Amino acid sequence: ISRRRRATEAKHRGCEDPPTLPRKGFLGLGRLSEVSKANKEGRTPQWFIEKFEEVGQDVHTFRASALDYELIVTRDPENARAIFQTNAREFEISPHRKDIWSPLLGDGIFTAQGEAWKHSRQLLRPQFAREQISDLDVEEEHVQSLLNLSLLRSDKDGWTRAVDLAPLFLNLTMDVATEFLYGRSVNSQTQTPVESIGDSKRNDTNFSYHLEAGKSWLYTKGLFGRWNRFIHSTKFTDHCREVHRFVDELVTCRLNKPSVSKLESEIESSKPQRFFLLDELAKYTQNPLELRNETLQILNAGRDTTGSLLGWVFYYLARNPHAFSKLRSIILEEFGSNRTGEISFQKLKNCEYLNHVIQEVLRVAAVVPVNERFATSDTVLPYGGGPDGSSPIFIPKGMRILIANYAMQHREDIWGADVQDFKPERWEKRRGEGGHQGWEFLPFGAGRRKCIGQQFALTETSYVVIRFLQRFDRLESVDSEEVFFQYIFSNRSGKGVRVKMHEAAVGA
Ligand code: HEM
Repeated sequence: ISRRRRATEAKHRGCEDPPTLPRKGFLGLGRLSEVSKANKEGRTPQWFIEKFEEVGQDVHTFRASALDYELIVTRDPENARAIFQTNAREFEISPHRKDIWSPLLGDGIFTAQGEAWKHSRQLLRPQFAREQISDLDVEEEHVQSLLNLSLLRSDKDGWTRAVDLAPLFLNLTMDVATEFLYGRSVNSQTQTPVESIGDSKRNDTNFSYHLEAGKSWLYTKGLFGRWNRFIHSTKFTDHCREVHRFVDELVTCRLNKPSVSKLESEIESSKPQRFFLLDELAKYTQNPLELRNETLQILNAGRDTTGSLLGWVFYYLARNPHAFSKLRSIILEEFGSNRTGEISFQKLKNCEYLNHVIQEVLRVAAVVPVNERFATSDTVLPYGGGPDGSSPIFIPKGMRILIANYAMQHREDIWGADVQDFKPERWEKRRGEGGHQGWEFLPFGAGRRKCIGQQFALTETSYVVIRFLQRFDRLESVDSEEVFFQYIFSNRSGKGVRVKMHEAAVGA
């Protein structure tokens, strides 16, 4: 009965069916093994583009199915607008998110829906206000720890040895994030022995290792939708336990802190206390589980994404010497060559070419290549139906939708014939046409659940780039391998970012 009612409603609303990606293999499992294979080969984001092409020329929305579930995949900016803005009330994050993530991260802002989400968002959003994130002292401290690593010291000829920047940036963002969240950095940069950087398995009491290994399990579970509970292992339980143990210690430590007022403690220490999120949250809730979950969810949302973005920035700069030189001369002009000189938050925010470089990296590499939503009631998306995709499509309650960001950011009809090229200058022309505010570019999501850490991530990335380019005047890639997307919810360079850097003469 409901199928018939929906068909009538769809007709009434002028909807037509979208094209379908043919099922493959027993129960449609062929498509799941296809995407797993693509993931192992480092091309999950491109796999989505291939599927649009497989379904048909100029197809931007299609229906796919596996096991007993169906979903819609779209790279149409107008559909994204409907999901995040016009019809936003009819879409939510899918319940799978909570189902899958909660054993590791509990329930918090990233996984909650409805009132529970509102509560988390209201609690956390003010903590990302400008005053908090414009304090760049924490950033400076940790960037200097990075730049002081022996791996980054240059030889007599001024060149560093070949170094993989990717794990170094992930360590950096872990240190900054733990300091911002817990007031105490894990100091992975100074505590990880040089020979085991990037090989966290060699140090398996390591918090980052357990978090990362736990997330790999979540990725596999995610592929199986609501059947994910059948994917289980004691290793996964161990990873969850270790991650929780680490955070619980910090939470207990904060909750047991004698309750002195901020003013008293400021007077006592005669210097202003540094902001940290756990400390602020503990003023609103004393529930240890809530404190664990919310901080862990922020750590998860912010650390890998920003670390991966930094890696990609250097990956593309190393392959585009013109962009590197142009950026370096602008940085020296704006911020000087003093490697410890002050970098003001406002100046950093206004440095246009630096922003364009970062935007372009987010476009070509898409740190979050796919986003998702779920229809909370019967609704429509404006495009994708009928032979030319120009009719609306009917979305029944419960249907899951994947918004294929990477594929949307690589549409030649939107971005032009040079869509595959790394070209920061394209953002100059896009100004005034909606530019990065357009629906074809949503690196930080959109609508009411838009990323709350966007400015935090952009500030951190810009800061690190400025300090590196003040010190190094040349950057060369030492590998010529094809791009390899290592995708576990966010997307990093799976072959690392192997470069050599040349140290500029002091003052140059
Ligand atoms: C390059 C860096 C980053 C990228 C590309 C990124 C991307 C995103 C995207 C696409 C979403 C939306 C997910 C959705 O629509 O369901 C999101 C949400 C979120 N991000 Fe980020 N993010 C980054 C950094 C950060 C940082 C640094 C933090 C915090 C320190 C953070 C915290 C969050 C949180 C808490 C949410 C959930 C918001 C909500 O559901 O209300 N992110 N991020």
